[in-house]
Amino acid sequence: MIVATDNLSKEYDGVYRVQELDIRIKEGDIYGFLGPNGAGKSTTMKMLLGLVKPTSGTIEIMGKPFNEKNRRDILASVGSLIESPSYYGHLTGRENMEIIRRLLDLPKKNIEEAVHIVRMENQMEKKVKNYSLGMKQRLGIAMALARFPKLLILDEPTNGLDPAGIEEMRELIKMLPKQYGMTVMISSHILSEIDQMATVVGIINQGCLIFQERMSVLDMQREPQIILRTSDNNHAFQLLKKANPQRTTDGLQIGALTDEQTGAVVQCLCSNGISVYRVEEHRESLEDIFLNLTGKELTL
Ligand SMILES: Nc1ncnc2c1ncn2[C@@H]1O[C@H](COP(=O)(O)OP(=O)(O)OP(=O)(O)O)[C@@H](O)[C@H]1O
Repeated sequence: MIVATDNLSKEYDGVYRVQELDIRIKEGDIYGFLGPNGAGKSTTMKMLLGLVKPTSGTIEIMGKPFNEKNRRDILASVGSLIESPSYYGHLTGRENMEIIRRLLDLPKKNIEEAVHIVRMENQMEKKVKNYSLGMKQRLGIAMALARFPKLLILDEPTNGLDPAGIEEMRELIKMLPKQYGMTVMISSHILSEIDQMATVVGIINQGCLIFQERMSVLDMQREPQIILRTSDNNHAFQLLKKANPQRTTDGLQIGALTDEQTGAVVQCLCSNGISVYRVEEHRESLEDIFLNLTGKELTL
């Protein structure tokens, strides 16, 4: 395990804002940490980084207890972006990166590569105060990447980005485990964002981890459904009865079919004089699954 917490809790002013979390993150995972505003995501991440002291519970990072003795050692292999990136606005991107390089005593090539990963090569001579929000976020990630950490902790890195920026960030994060062997923990309050990049999802609500599951397990529970729209849905329904179809507002839904089975269905309908207008595949969203598993609507 890269991260394992047991009963991790934090109390502020007599109220438990984080309660008994048992987080499990394996090497190479992208752990999507989901929860509404105020759920306790930042507090949890800060505890993992030693910025907030837990009230109770334990943290193990890379197999070592995260205590006073191991803290420095562990943090040398951890990169993070918590809340807004800290940079000097009156300096250029390059100058900011140089400060990080000297602070951490890193080779120049680390900085070049980190800047390359976030695709900021052409922005490095600009003053950071003139950066767009997306550029600032990317610079923040480059700073977190500079030492090529084993574990990268990102608190809502897509906050304030436009859809194109979010997509870019997603692609960037997805390649980090593959290309650099990193493990990533990323928080968000947007389910669909996490759905498309995480290998594990943890959902925190009012300080409690109400759900933690691998995407591969969830994917097995969301086999794609085939949706058909035809010139005669009633007749099609009768013909396909064996496949146990369900009616939708303007068509039919059949369970998971192989390519061959889908071909056979279309052929059967055509040979009975029915035109097939649409054959679509529908996969349940993370929201649907969550609803099915817990019977609760997930409102983040
Ligand atoms: N230093 C503090 N003192 C008192 N209460 C705090 C402190 N830090 C956080 N809290 C409270 O703990 C709760 C969890 O906050 P936290 O910032 O961890 O949530 P979050 O899930 O990261 O939300 P957001 O997405 O809004 O940042 C909130 O109710 C917050 O007001």
